Amino acid sequence: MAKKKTGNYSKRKAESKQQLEEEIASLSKRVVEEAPACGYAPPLNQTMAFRALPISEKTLQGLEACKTPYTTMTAIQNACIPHALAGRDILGAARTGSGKTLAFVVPVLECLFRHRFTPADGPGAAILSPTRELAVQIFQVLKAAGKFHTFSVGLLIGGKKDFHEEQQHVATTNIFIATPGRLLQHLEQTPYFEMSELKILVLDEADRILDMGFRDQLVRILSYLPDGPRQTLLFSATQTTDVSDLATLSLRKPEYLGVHDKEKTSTPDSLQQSYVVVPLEHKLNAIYSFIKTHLRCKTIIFMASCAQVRHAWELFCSLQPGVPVMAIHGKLVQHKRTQIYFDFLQRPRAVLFATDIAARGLDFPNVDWVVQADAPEDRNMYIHRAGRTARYRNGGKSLLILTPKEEEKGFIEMLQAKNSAPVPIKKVSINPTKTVVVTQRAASLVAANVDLQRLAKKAYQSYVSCIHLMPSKEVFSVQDLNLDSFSESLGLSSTPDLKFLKDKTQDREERREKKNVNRKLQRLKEQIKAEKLAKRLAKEGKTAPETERGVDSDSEESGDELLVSKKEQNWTDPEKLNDQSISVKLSEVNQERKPKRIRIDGTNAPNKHFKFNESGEAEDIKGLISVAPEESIQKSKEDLETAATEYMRKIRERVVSNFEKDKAEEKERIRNKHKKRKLKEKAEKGDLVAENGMATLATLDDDASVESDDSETKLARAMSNTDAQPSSDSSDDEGDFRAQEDFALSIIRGSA
Ligand SMILES: Nc1ncnc2c1ncn2[C@@H]1O[C@H](COP(=O)(O)OP(=O)(O)OP(=O)(O)O)[C@@H](O)[C@H]1O
Repeated sequence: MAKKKTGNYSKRKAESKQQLEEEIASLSKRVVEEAPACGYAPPLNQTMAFRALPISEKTLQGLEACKTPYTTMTAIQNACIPHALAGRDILGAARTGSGKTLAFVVPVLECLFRHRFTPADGPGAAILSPTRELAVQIFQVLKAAGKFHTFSVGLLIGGKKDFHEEQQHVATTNIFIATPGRLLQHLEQTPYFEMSELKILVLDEADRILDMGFRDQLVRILSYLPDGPRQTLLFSATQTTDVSDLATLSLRKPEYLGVHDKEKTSTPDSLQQSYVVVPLEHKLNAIYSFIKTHLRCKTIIFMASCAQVRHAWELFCSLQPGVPVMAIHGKLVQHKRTQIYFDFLQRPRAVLFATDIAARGLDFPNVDWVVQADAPEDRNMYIHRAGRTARYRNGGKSLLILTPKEEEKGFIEMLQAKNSAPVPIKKVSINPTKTVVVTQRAASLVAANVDLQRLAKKAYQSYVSCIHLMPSKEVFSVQDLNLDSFSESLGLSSTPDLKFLKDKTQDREERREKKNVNRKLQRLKEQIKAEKLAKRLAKEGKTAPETERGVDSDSEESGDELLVSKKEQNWTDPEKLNDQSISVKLSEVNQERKPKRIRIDGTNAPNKHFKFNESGEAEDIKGLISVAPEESIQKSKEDLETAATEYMRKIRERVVSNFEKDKAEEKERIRNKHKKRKLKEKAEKGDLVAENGMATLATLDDDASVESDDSETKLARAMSNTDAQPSSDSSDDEGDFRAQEDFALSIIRGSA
């Protein structure tokens, strides 16, 4: 009986093997026969089914079993997949949200399928992403589309957690989705891990991976890849065609497929774009007014730095606008970042404050609005940020907030690149009747909360620093900023110091350079520390520990009435602005929930309003106003203005009187922080001495740009049954520094 069972099993296995071989043979033949001529690009409006392609049944079933079944190809998929199946190198460019992910996921699956890869064959494909969140997203698409294949897939996205565990599995992983730093770390540190059989390399957001932040890491990764034929696919909405970039990758006669190059615009047709001009000191008012008038929307608000996002989130949570407010930036601990990413993904309406870690590639469904509260550094960043809405066939709106100087100095002209299609953006104005001024409330909150005060100060400093470091000197200049009013608008009682501005000898480039080198020195230190720790733990047979780093309901306003083309908010006339703020407080804006009243003493305790008559009896102010003559209304308005001035005076007094106390608290906080750090270092030093100063090479975190962070990593094995962890990152590198780094490491290892 058992013999019969074994016999049946062997028979079935032989049959399925034969079927597989037949399918591969037939597909290989079709791929050659149906390959488009080199240089061929199909018409943009041609619709083709995935079933018409020479691809495996397993991939087709996977595509059809996705949450939204994929049956018909998008333009970029139709253009790229046939060339990619034929083994050609590709430079794919298409507008944001046009389906570039599947345009490389399908060829990756098919390439490994036709090469008969199994986990025993090790790495066959690597997909590089500049951010951790994007890597997670690609991983999910690959997991869904490759559901019926049996390849093993690994998500390598940086951080120290699980590195040791990952090391056990990388050699039997077929497809990596990785951030460059983490992949490099494995290539350099994991024994017996090599990629000599790699068949296909993909760079998503290729222009980002090829820029200075990642280039050095990429070059080092490439040195581990086979010299022989390797297929390379590059994708981005803002594709590079720079010859030196392509030379870095040694592309073989790449097919350039820019499917939207001949279109009238560089951005999706369904994306409505506008910009408003708002003085820097009124930006928070404009953002708050926007949120209040779009309570039923899902909105992403981009800001220039982590500190600004942290400050805005903290402040807006306290202001309770009536919609869930979230924030994502590189300084968040990884599990929090993961949680926020998935939370925002699922919410039908919410506001997400974000840095540029969320600007590229992320496919949050149903985002109605993207607000660029701080101007992006360049055209490409503008396109990627705005592209978080209006994805695939959906509509979406984007609003850019510019300061008067940024507009005057030609930011909008900068968006229109010479050799690319225009970015259609129209100017709108803020409707004065829909504006809510929150400056005083912000000041009150900052005065009452020392943490918020610290955040406001950091937000101020980091914003000015970002402007100082902007690549376009023609448009951005710190000299154009009214620093005192900006600081005041953040609720700060005095304008914080900006050391870098005083140092006139250092120009912007030097500072940028210095910032990078310092960051690298920091990284080197961390690397050495982690190297030692990992070695010690390896000795003890342990894995490295995770790095420790750390609605109120409201009615909705009438949507886009805030943004108008005629009525203009007069931000520059303080008198008018005060009038407006008062009129708003008197409920001209039709909100069910009135703005919170704040008492003259700066507290939020509920008010009771009485007016005393001549005989000294208290009367209800509401009743009084309803019967009072015109002069009396005028008088109460004047009273309100006097009250507002008085209020500001009290706030100022309170801040001054609390100054010493806050200063002492802050000192104590910093002292404790240093104490903790020293204790920790001491403890570590003790450990390291105990192991005779031996060191192990440690984490090279992916880090590009302003962001820095730590995070956990998950290695997901086999297409099913894996949990994904997002995150992001970035870095910058120079040859000199690399030499110093190598030298330092060689000293530690005793090889110098
Ligand atoms: N063939 C298809 N049929 C239907 N929907 C598709 C198809 N291909 C992709 N999509 C959907 O289009 C959306 C955008 O896809 P994707 O994230 O790949 O865009 P992208 O071009 O990579 O965008 P970005 O430039 O922002 O990275 C996704 O929600 C995806 O599910």
